[in-house]
Amino acid sequence: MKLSFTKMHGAGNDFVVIDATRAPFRPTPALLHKLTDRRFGVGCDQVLVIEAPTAPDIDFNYRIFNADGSEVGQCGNGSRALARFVRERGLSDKDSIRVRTSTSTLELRQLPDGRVRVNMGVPRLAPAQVPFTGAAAQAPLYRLELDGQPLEFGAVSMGNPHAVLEVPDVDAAPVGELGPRLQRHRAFPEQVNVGFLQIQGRDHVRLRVYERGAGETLACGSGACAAVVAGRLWDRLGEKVDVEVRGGMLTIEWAGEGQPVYMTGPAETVFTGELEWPN
Ligand SMILES: N[C@@H](CCC[C@H](N)C(=O)O)C(=O)O
Repeated sequence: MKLSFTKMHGAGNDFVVIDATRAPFRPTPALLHKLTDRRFGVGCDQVLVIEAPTAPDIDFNYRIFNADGSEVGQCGNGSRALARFVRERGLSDKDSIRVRTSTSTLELRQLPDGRVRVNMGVPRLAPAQVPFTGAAAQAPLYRLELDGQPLEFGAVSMGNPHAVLEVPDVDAAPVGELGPRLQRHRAFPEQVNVGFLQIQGRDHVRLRVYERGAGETLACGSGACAAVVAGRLWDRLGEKVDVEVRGGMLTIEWAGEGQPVYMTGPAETVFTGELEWPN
């Protein structure tokens, strides 16, 4: 059997997108591995699956699988890719669509310049919602010890968990060393995406993210939203912030607590292909 797929990216965070609106997609661990593996398969950070809607108020269901096969509830860059995919495939001719993941409802709007603006929903800030169980939590800057080293960070859920650490220089940040250790700290029962944030001004930051289930990616959309939310709660950022990531630029807007976060950025198709499966 041949499985059709589309390779896409959003600011360098790359995806294999599967259209399951007409035929079901059965994501076995072996198939997901074949789609994500960069040497023996297609290769991507996340597999995105678009399905027919299961509720009248949405246009599509949106499922997300990390490179390690874990299914998660949010992928911001992926949602922009999805908006583009839906348009290119003629699955919808609306300028704005609503999609539902296992944790969030997102509104995706095509802009005339080709970028996509996403209403990412209201960030969840209570430690239990992240979830983060650090007992001595003191919002909006939390503390814990990692192997005797004190760490301070923000903790935000954008429909998936994020910890945000401020660093003086993202290029020198210990992303590959500290990222996986904090990610698996017992205070994060669902593990956590770890963002390293360099604040350059109230409207410009640089960011690297060590993602759950994928390692460091060239961009993390939900991570960019979480970083701006944390920076604003620390009173260090304005309402509209350009977030420079290794694969490009995202613009994040947040008016403050109780308000949704908006993310604007690029999405591109790289190629389409067919995979013989099982092979
Ligand atoms: N790349 C994503 C986030 C993908 C999911 C994440 N790794 C998780 O496990 O929560 C984005 O652009 O938001």
